[in-house]
Amino acid sequence: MSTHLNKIVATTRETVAANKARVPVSELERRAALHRPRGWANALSVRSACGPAVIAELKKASPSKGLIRADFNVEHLARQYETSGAAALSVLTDEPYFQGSLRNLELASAAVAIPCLRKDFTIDEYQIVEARAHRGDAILLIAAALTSEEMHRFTHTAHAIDLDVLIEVHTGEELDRVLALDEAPDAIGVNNRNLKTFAVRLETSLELAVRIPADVVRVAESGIATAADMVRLREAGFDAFLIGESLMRQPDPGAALSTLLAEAVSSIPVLHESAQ
Ligand SMILES: O=P(O)(O)OC[C@@H](O)[C@@H](O)c1c[nH]c2ccccc12
Repeated sequence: MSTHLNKIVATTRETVAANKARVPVSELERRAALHRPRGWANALSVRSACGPAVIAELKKASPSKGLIRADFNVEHLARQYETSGAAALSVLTDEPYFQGSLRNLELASAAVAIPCLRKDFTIDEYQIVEARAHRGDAILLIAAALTSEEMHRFTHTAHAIDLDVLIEVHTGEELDRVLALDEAPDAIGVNNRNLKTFAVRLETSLELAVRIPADVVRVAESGIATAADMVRLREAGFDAFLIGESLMRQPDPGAALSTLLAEAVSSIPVLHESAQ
């Protein structure tokens, strides 16, 4: 079956092979030793106890939408998101499809105190050390692209070097596989965008929410644009919201995030009370 996801994964294998030939693991380890990861999942659970925890994503382009934002100063955007109340960042590092880079991850992460997720298609341990070397605090694993054995092995590798793990699911069957893992991820995300077809349905998150245990950070991903979306997802049980495109398209993404957070706080009764 040829799907968008299969195509991206095939390209990623080539990129990883090229990077491995260029930069030895020992060099990555040397760079990784220069800084300590900040707890990504912990930052989200701390924030979600007193307000909506937004993971703001630096996303210049995507395979489904093409160029999303031309004006893309990574450090400036990262700082704006931090000052506007993002609990954490997500930085795309895939170059061919998302116009991201490891350099973007490094620049964004160095510019802020909030922790950063390396957003990419992890299919090899090498990428996990690479994430750590470029100041990532967490990695993404996509259940649809990995076997259970790979999810387990990659989660273990990441934890061994102090990185948090977000595993992304899109169906109940994928969620079953994640819940059966011996080593649990720190966060489970439900992607509303089907990576095989690119169709977006907020209901995907709403349907799967009840099945995610409360001891992991529950993240709703993709297609979130309004405070009303966040309220619905929060009521369904989500702790955190991963938002890319709807903020990236605004002339001032930081100001747009501030407005969104203010609206969400005033419309989620329990948050409203704790914010008083
Ligand atoms: O731009 P959106 O619709 O707000 O979505 C953000 C994020 O969820 C999305 O970029 C994403 C979720 N999972 C992924 C996996 C790979 C690449 C990208 C993604």
